[in-house]
Amino acid sequence: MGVNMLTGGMSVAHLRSPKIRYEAATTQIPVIDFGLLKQQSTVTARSAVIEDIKNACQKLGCFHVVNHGISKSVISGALEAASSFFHLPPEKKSEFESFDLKKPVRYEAALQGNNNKLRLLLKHYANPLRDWIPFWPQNPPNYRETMGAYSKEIQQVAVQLIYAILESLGLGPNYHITNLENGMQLMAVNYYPYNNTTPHKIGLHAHTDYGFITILLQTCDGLQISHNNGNTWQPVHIQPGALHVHLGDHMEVLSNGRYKGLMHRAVLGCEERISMASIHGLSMNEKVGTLKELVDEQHPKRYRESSFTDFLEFISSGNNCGGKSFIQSLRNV
Ligand SMILES: O=C(O)CCC(=O)C(=O)O
Ligand SMILES: [Fe+2]
Repeated sequence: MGVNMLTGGMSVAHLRSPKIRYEAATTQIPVIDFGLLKQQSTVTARSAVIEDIKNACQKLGCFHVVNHGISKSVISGALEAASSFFHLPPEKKSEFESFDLKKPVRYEAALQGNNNKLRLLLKHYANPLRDWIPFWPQNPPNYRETMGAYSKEIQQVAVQLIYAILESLGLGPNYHITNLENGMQLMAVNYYPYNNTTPHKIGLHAHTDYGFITILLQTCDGLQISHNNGNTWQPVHIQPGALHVHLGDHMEVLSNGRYKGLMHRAVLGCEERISMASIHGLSMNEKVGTLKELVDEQHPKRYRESSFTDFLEFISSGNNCGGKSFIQSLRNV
């Protein structure tokens, strides 16, 4: 318990709440050693990790990544900047408030009853960084620098993980997706208040993420996952030093349904919590369809192609085909 490997025992006294800390926890989520995916890894070690990724993606749709190479100071810097932003007075945050989902930066406060906070959200694009960073908040003054450093490193980890996941689908180590490196990175920076009254009070409702994968960093427990369309939920305990990775809708499309997007939600807990979900896909207007290598007579194509713009239009139109989610609207062409 207490300050942990990720924050490297850094002093947390200067941080405003939420307390930036990680709890030791038991978890059944498979742990992937990112270092073993690197070039210098032996073929046997790499194949074993790819096999672990395959099992994790098939059975759970998620895994934890350790040895990812992102320094403790980069991680704690981003979390501190997020925390400082959410603790600004409301009038400083409201300049980013918008219902236009296409805005490069968007702030949203989900409130309930008597102005009770359920979730504060700051959403912005991050890759390529030079295109988006000029739109980001300048308050706190180090927001752009620290969040930029974190986003850049996460983007690199994400690309390597996406290729490892494709390899786990049998596509071979040299498989290439055009423009993946320049693809979309959407950072959802979330703040959930302390709640000790209602157990499992929902901060963020059940959903799947849009992209190929999401890399999630969280300051304390609160993430829950479901493998039966929300009938039952399983908590994901944070693990010191690890990043949580789950699959999104477009990985389901790409893989022709061999892997599924993971349904998840966030509940309020016994302390204030920050989570940063980095969602990775192709760029705004680029269509994602099923890979031709994964279609044959036994596995006919099961999904319509779509882009991030299509997704935004789907959720903003409110015309969601009789209660279908985005991925359901793409299934069974
Ligand atoms: O806060 C969390 O743990 C989940 C966040 C999330 O799912 C999202 O931002 O898409
Ligand atoms: Fe999500």
